Amino acid sequence: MSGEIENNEREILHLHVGSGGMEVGHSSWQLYSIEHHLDNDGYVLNEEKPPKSFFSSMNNDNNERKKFRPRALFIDTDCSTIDQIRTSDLKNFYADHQFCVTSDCSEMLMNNIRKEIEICDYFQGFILSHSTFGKSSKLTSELLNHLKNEEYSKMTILTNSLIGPSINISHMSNLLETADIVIPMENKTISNLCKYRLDISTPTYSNINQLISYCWSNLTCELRFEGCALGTLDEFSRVLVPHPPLKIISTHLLPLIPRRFQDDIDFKSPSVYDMCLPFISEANTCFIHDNNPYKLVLSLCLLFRGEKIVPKEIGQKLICDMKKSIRFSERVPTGFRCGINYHPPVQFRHQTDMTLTDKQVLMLTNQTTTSIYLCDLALNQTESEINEARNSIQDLKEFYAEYDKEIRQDYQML
Ligand SMILES: Nc1nc2c(ncn2[C@@H]2O[C@H](COP(=O)(O)OP(=O)(O)OP(=O)(O)O)[C@@H](O)[C@H]2O)c(=O)[nH]1
Repeated sequence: MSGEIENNEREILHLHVGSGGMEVGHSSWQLYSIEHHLDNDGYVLNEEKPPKSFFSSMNNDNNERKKFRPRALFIDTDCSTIDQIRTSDLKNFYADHQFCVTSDCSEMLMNNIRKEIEICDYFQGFILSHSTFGKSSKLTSELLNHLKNEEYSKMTILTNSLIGPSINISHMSNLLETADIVIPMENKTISNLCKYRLDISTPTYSNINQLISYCWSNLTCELRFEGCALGTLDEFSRVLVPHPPLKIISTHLLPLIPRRFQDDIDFKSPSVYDMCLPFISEANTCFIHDNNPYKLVLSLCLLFRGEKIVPKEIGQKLICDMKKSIRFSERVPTGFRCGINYHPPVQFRHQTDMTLTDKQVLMLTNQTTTSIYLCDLALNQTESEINEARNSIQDLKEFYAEYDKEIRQDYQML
C-alpha cells in the first residue's frame, strides 16, 4: 500500500560494548556490507540503496557517489580494540563519532546515542552486542538501565550476549531483567562447532566471531530485506516470548560445511530436508550447549534464506519429522512459525571458514533446557555476594523448570 512504512525503513541502533561485543559487531558489519553491495569505505557498488534500518546516508548532495555508514556505536572502557577496528580494512566505513571510550554511562555516551536516534524517522529499538564478563559488563549494565529508565523505555532491546567461561552474575541478572530478548552465544559451544563441524583444529575468536556473524546475518535478514516472519524487533518478542521473563532464545544455524568442500558442487545446493536433518537427528547444533535428544520448546521459528527455497519442500515431511524430536508446550500462546527470505547467503571477502551454500536455515527456539543451562551457568559462579541477582536467576530457572515439567508430563516423558 502506498505511504506505508516498510519494515526495513524502521531504524535500529546497534550498540557494541567491550572488546568481545565490538569484535563480533565489526565482523557482522563486514558481512552486512557485502550483502548490501557496499565497498570497504561504504560506497554503493550498484544502484541499490542499503536498508535504512541498518545504514545511515552520509551525503546530501544527489550528485555525489552514494556513501553509507552503519547505524552503530562502538563503546569500550579503553581504546585498544577500538584502535584495531579504526585501523582495519573498514576504517573508512565508520565515522569518528561512532567510537566512544568511557568507563561509565557518561553524558557524552548518552549524547552520542541521542544524536544517532535524532536522525532517525521511525526508530524501533536497539541491538546490543556485549560480553557477560570483563570490565565492560558493568558499563553494559549501566547502559541497559539508562535505556530502560529514560526516554527510550518503550524501545525494544535485543541482545547478542557472549557467554565466556566466567559470568558476572549481577550483570546477567540485570540483562535478563531489562532486555526484551536475550540471545546467548556460548564461546565454548561455538568453538566446538568450529572444531567438529567446520574442521578448524584450533578455533580462535576470529573463527567464533565469523560463525556468530553468519548466524546474525540470518537472524536480521528480514529486518534488512523485506520479509514477513520477523520483520521488526517487536515481532521477535511477539513470536518468541510467551511471557515477558521467558526471553532467552537459542539459535541453530545450518548447514555447517567445512571450507575444504567449497569447490565440491555436491555440497553447494542441499535440499531443504537434507539441510535440516541435523535438527531432527543430532544434538549439538545449537550456539549454546544442547545435549538433549528432545527439544522442549515454548516457541520455535525457522528462518530459511536462499533463492532456491521451495515452500513445498518445507511442508509436511520435514515438519512431521521435526515434531518427533521437538515437544511444544501447549500452555503458551506462542508456537511454530516459519519464514522464507529469497536473498541468498553471502560469504566473508577474505579467509572464510565455511563452504557457501545457496541456502541456509536458522532455527530460533525458546527452549527450556538451554535456558535452564544458562541460569545454572550463572548460578554456579563463585562470586558469593549479590544475593538479589542470584535469587532472580533462581526464580527464572524455576519458571522454566515448571514449563519443562509440564511439557514432559503432557508428552508422558517423565
Ligand atoms: N566471541 C568472542 N568473545 C570474546 C571476544 N573477546 C572477548 N570475548 C569474551 O568476552 C569476555 C571478556 O569480555 P570483554 O568483552 O573482553 O570485556 P572487556 O571489558 O572489554 O575486557 P577486559 O579488559 O578483558 O575486562 C571473555 O569471557 C571472553 O570470553 C571475541 O572477540 N569474541
